[in-house]
Amino acid sequence: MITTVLRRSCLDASRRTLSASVTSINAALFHHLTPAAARVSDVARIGPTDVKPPNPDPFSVKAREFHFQSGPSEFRASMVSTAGFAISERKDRVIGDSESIGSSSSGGDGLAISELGISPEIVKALSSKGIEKLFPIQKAVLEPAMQGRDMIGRARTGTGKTLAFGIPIIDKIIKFNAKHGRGRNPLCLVLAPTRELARQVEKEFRESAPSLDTICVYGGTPIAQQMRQLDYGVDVAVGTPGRIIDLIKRGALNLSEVQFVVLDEADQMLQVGFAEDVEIILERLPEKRQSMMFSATMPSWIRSLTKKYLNDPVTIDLVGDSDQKLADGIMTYSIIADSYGRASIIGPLVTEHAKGGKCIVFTQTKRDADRLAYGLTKSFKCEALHGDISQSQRERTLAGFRDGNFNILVATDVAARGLDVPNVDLIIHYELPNNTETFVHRTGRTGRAGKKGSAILIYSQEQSRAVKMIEREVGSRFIELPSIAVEHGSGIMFDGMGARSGGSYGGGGSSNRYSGGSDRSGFGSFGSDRSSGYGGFGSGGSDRSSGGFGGFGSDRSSQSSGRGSFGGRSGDYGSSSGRSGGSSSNRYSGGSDRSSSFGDFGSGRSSQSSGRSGFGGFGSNDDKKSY
Ligand SMILES: Nc1ncnc2c1ncn2[C@@H]1O[C@H](COP(=O)(O)OP(=O)(O)OP(=O)(O)O)[C@@H](O)[C@H]1O
Repeated sequence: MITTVLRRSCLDASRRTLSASVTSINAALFHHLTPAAARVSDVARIGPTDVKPPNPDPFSVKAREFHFQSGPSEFRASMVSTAGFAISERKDRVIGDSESIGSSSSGGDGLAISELGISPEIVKALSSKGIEKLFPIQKAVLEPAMQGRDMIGRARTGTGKTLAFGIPIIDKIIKFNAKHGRGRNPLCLVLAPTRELARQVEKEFRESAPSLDTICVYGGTPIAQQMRQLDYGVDVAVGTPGRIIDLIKRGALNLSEVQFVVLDEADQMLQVGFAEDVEIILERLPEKRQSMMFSATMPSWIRSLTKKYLNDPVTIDLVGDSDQKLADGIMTYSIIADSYGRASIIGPLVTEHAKGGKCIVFTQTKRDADRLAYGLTKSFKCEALHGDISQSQRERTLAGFRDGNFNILVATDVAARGLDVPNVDLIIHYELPNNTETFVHRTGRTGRAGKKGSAILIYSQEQSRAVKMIEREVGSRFIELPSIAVEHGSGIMFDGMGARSGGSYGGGGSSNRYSGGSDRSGFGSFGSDRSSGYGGFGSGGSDRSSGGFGGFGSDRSSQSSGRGSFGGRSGDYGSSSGRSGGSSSNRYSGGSDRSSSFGDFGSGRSSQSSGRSGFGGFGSNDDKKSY
């Protein structure tokens, strides 16, 4: 309480410090404007709704003008002309330029972090990890984030989204703490859809700002220790929604001072059934806060969430309607294999294409992951990762993979999102994923931070049309690999696998984006596969999968017909795809009156979510929906 009072009494000083930071960042950003970017600003200035900026600083003026032009918060193609400088710069470089990130990290035209006026602690910590220049999404996010804008961010996999929101937040917290001392309750809350992703985000925060106290909370681990750590005091809390709610209910986590909330992989929250939990948490937060949402796609739930919980958000979209949805530097291949021979070609593919490097093979089901891993261990060092494996073992497995103790990870989609394992050379899609987003995220485990990588999609004859659709939707042409002859009987080591892949894709009725036409009959089990792939999150997931695969093959299609719930979800995705066409080019939209920026920081911290009784009837199982 005393801390809170002290913090409040010092708000004005805090605003002054933070405003100074913005000015220096604006200066740094505009110093790096390309001619194209400058043109964008000029266009913005002569726009029809020209508003005089309040700040005489020439650097800030441009930025402010830009924001004042921006208009409403939705994605709108009409906002192209007012897209931000970093965005147009990125677009120019993205098309056909596989060096767009690599060059900026290695002394190209990225923005030098040491020139930004951010805390020396962060500069030093990042530098020790070899991070000296901002990646494009980081550059695009920095200024509006430092101004306190709510935002929606979108960029390709492995392009540095975590630090894009991380740097501004930790810089603000470090400066705030320096002025006002450390508080007990977190100032920042980051929600992630999976435990692994939560751990990774927390690690990135911790390593980038060693002086801050961070905590990562998720189910499947003892809660008492997390409660003790919260009691000691933390600056940043990262976690999965289920455990966060549990901690709030136990009175261990107090969100009343949260100034920054981030939803990482926001669209995935919906897919794994966290929608309700997320809203419950957002309702509990102080009204005066900065909210950021990073999402690869924008299903309708995200859009309504945005309307409800974000204040006049700016949208930063570095993917847009660009045809190419994969990160630069990723080569995509396809190979045809019949259901029986599928498991047997993994070895040759790994040998030929991973060349001793790291490889992740994605399967649809936990059972396939186990069996394939078991079969492969006869020739390779290999382990499985899925939701039925205990949390501690999952962590050991991931650590072992990162450390190079083994080179092949066979995983369900529990590993598809956000995981940042450096130097994964090859991704193999053992079966077609459920939708394009999953393909993009799985594939995005390679080719990260400007590196090169390959992805191989295995498909069966009757899935050819679906492959074409993925090709179209991700804007990447698959190079067809020569089929690999499988000797009769060679599949024995993968006993029980195969004979089903033809049914592993599509189906599920109208929810299947890849369904349609005569191919649909071949895609029988879309719905059920998906849930089993995620089996580890929540009781629903595991139940489904455990009951599901006895028949392994044709049974799976019948199972999908019972999955009414996925139809609804994928309806959201249907609309997202419609949305992305209209939204994409608008990379930097949003209103403006909040550009005065830091005033909100710290203010009104006690004026939070009063009256939200909230949790009374809410489920008690924190593990309910986590992977
Ligand atoms: N400016 C930078 N310079 C060099 N490396 C960076 C920079 N920013 C981030 N990285 C590194 O790039 C990798 C990918 O970053 P990150 O995991 O944040 O990507 P992402 O966009 O969130 O990916 P995904 O969409 O898969 O979640 C990480 O290893 C990170 O440390």
